[in-house]
Amino acid sequence: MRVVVPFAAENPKTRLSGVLDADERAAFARAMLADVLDAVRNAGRTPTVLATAPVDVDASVRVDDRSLTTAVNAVLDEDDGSVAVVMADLPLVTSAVLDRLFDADGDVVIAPGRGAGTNALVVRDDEFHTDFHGASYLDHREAAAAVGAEVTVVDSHRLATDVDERADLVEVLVHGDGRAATWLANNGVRIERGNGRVNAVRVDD
Ligand SMILES: Nc1nc2c(ncn2[C@@H]2O[C@H](COP(=O)(O)OP(=O)(O)OP(=O)(O)O)[C@@H](O)[C@H]2O)c(=O)[nH]1
Ligand SMILES: C[C@H](OP(=O)(O)O)C(=O)O
Repeated sequence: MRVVVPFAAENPKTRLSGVLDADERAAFARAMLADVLDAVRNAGRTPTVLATAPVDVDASVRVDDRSLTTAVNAVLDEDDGSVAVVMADLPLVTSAVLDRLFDADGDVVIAPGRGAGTNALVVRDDEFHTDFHGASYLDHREAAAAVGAEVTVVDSHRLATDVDERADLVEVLVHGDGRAATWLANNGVRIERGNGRVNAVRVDD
């Protein structure tokens, strides 16, 4: 099975601008990517990074500067077998949860993200195409139905946790033990408990 890891190499994670500056977002995105690549390898697969620009990483890199949807669909179109797509902003993923994803039956296997997104997919149907952003989980279910593809959903906290916003950093600090969690700790991001809420704050906030 081909495993591709899409990665926005330039100006990533803009929704974290309120807590990390541009250089920090780039470094944190790279740490999350490294965690994902480690998990894919530990699941016995060889990942390919599908990046918007060249990136110096310990994996093969395919550069495609088109939109995420167009770039992923190009990979699907040139592969007759099954293709897995695992996003690069899933720092809680483990080989065990990826095994569940890769081994699940179904023409299209979807791991939803919070907020109706799609964090990972396995595609075994030649006619199915992706449509990321917005309510992509719902859109992907509809796209599968339209081509008669059977859908399996993988229900997993670790796969559902994509890191987009400050609140998502809490999940990394609480549940993560990889490079992304270490990067946050080393850069003064920690959890703060107060008023019955848990927030991610910078030490210098
Ligand atoms: N190849 C490729 N990957 C992308 C593209 N846009 C986003 N990604 C990756 O797809 C995944 C989900 O994207 P987003 O959550 O929107 O990540 P992002 O673009 O870094 O974050 P924001 O700037 O906050 O939207 C992450 O792994 C990104 O690195 C793109 O245009 N091409
Ligand atoms: C890739 C995209 O991620 P988001 O921008 O919603 O985090 C999606 O889930 O379709």
